[in-house]
Amino acid sequence: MPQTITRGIKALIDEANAEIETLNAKEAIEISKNGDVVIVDIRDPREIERDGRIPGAFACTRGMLEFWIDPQSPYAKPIFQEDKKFVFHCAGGMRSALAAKTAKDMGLKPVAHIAGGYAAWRDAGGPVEQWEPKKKG
Ligand SMILES: O=S(=O)([O-])[S-]
Repeated sequence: MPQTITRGIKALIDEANAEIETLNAKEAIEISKNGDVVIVDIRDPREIERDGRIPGAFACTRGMLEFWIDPQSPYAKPIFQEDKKFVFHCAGGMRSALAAKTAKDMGLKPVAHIAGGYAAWRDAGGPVEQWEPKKKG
């Protein structure tokens, strides 16, 4: 029997967007100039390599999000203990809504995400740069 998905991505994203702060790209570009803001890029490394990144953004794949935020986790990242505003982005603004909601639910604050994601940031004239993974060996 096929599965019945009772809460799809639209519902999840709508719920997240109802609870979190959403910045448009121009607002995000402005706020990123503030030293108290961390831009968190939750795209996969392949996307970052292919499309570039926001200079200075902290890369945290969505898969590690909870484990890097929780100070009790063996994988905790000190940046998430800082007294900063965390602005999440993905490629188009959907995954970042879910990530920001999860981060907020965990107690991280303040958090926001960028409507339209990296594409909107780039189209609004936000700074971007190419990125290549470090070669091993
Ligand atoms: O990056 S995304 O909005 O396509 S999930």
